[in-house]
Amino acid sequence: MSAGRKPLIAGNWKMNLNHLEAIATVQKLAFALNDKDFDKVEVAVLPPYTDLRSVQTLVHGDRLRIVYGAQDLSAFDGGAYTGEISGAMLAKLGCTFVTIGHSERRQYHREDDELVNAKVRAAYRHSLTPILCVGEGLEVRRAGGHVAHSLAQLDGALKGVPAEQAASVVVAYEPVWAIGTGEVATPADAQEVCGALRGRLAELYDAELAAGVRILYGGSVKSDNVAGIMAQPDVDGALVGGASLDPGEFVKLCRFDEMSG
Ligand SMILES: O=C(CO)COP(=O)(O)O
Repeated sequence: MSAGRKPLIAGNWKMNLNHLEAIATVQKLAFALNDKDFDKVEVAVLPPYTDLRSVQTLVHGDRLRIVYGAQDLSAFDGGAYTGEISGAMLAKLGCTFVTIGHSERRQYHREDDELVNAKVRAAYRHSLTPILCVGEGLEVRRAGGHVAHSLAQLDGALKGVPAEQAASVVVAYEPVWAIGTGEVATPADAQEVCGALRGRLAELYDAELAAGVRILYGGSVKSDNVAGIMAQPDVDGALVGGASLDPGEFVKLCRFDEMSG
């Protein structure tokens, strides 16, 4: 964490919580994160598409200090692409963020760096902020290729993306072996890759841009391990899966600096 970058805790609900459950969840979050001084952390939820309208109504209607976004978008802007959702549609629903290149998309939907790059460009065409996910699987980690693998995914995703746009990107380092397994990376593991990602951003663009980009860690983050991860100099937040489905637990995560450690 650095003083200049506002921490971001983002809850990736994946394919969980229907729109009624979404309303109940956001209401609980809003109630528990309501105190006036709670603006030191940006809190985001990333629900399924079908929840977005309900979340928008709550957040805008009650001026909640929660932002939201989608878990994916189409690389195309509109037209005959059955089943796809465009960046324009997400922008119209008031989305701030869109997750791109999550390992589950790469793994189950065969998304490669080229498609991830096209989606990053699509997000920027509609003023959405990508939460760009990178991270290695277990075999790559065992072979010691985790840094190179994550940097290559970053390079691929940002190919041809100009500095004015890249300055706002959020990068999420999510080692696949840590996702949904309970096997969280150590704070040192998270720092190693997040630091390297920041270094690569400085090479691709410049040091000032790199110093402003928020880099998150994701993979089995829970309230009892978040503080150590957030204490790392190049980790600016967390992308949270399972623990974001429980409002009580997610609130504790958002209040990570009030936890004992
Ligand atoms: O994939 C993740 C967030 O995008 C992490 O999921 P878990 O927190 O359930 O491990």
